[in-house]
Amino acid sequence: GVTLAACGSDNGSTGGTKGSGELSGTVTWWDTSTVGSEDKVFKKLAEDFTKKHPKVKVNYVNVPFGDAQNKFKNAAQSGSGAPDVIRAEVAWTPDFANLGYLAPLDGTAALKDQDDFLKQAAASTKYNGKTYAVPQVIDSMGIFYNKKIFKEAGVEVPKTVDELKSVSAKIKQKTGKTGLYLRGDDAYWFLSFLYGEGGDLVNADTKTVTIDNAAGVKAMKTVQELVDSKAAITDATNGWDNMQAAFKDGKVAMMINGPWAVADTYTGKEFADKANLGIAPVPAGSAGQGAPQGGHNLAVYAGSKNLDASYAFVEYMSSPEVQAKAAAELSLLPTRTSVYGKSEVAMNPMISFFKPVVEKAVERPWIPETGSLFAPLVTEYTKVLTHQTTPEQGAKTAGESYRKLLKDWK
Ligand SMILES: C[C@H]1O[C@H](O[C@H]2[C@H](O)[C@@H](O)[C@@H](O[C@H]3[C@H](O)[C@@H](O)[C@@H](O[C@H]4[C@H](O)[C@@H](O)[C@@H](O)O[C@@H]4CO)O[C@@H]3CO)O[C@@H]2CO)[C@H](O)[C@H](O)[C@@H]1N[C@H]1C[C@@H](CO)[C@H](O)[C@@H](O)[C@@H]1O
Repeated sequence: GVTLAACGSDNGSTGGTKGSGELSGTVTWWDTSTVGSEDKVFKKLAEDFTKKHPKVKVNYVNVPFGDAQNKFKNAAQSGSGAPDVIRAEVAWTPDFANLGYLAPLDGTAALKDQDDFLKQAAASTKYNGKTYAVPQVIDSMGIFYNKKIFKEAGVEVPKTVDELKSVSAKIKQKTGKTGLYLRGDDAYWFLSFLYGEGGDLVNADTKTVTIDNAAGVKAMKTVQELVDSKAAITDATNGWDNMQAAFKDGKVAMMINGPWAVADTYTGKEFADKANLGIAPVPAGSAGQGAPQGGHNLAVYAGSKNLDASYAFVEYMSSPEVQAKAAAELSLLPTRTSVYGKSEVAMNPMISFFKPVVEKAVERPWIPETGSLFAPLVTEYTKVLTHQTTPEQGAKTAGESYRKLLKDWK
């Protein structure tokens, strides 16, 4: 048969389906996963697609998480250089969909067994009544702790912020080590303390900015006090590397983190014996307990010249078999309910801990602006932690930024 739609395109991906329905051409995939721990697993899984579709070449490209969102928007806007498939973080998905940069997947081969997806994971792939992505991984946050240090200090895992302070004081006294590394250059690490005070960034139902209400101010005070009381250490920059190094080297007894940190954490000398890594719910504040929902979806670029192969690739990469491999090798959480039942997944302690955590993770509004709430917040969060501003002023300034971004919100 003849090759349909074999026209060349801006990123060299050509192809379509021959009369026989056999897929062909290339699929360029921009993956944002962490280099050195996740990327090699995802690259292998992606390239194995060719075993099922010999005439399709997968062009795996790793793009750093911090660059990929704007890089994709620039490429899609200019119509040059965009990939066929992108790993779109949960907040990027409504942003890209709203801009028209994603192919709607309803009725395509990309969507298989949609009922098998966790509802929280599926929620971030829907926009204006259409499906613009397939959920790849879902995540939330917990306390990672070093069991050896806890034993040496004779302490239990803290359930509240107050216990976090007393446990940290005891660890310092008994072992000389600091209790918690609190990441200070990424506002995602502020959310569980905000939820603990009964606060949130915004209330999308009532279109109200809430970061600057009493709960928001209280949460800013809480994190500032964790550092002032020496229960926690933090950094204004390079937080990911400093957090991982401090925890992996046993300089701190705890960090708050998510499943994406597990593979890298296991490379630390303290966790050569994986059993030394403990995991527990984030501490409760004065008004409650909650951890944020994060994760990543797989989306198809609306301008792809190889939509059929891209749909098939997205379906394959989010299939139960592939999700089970990513879970077993990287402790990442499947977005398909059926995968949690597989033995190699169910026996992973990280997965069995995080599953109930993601099921009750605090959902975020999947509006185009939801991702834009972090940049203005992190500026104030970092300044509060380093006493460059007060909790009151930090919360107020963040609120003002939000009201500029969300025009008609209260
Ligand atoms: C500021 C950013 O605010 C938001 O991001 C939130 C995010 O919405 C939250 O959900 C949370 O994300 C979790 C995530 O869920 C969790 O899975 C994990 O991800 C792992 C992967 O698991 C791991 O595989 C690997 O990839 O590595 C990933 C990262 O570790 O951890 C994430 C938290 O880190 O927190 C994010 C905030 O960080 C915006 O969305 C933008 O990202 C924005 N950045 C833009 C800024 C533009 C210029 O201003 C610049 O030009 C633009 O290019 C930048 O994009």
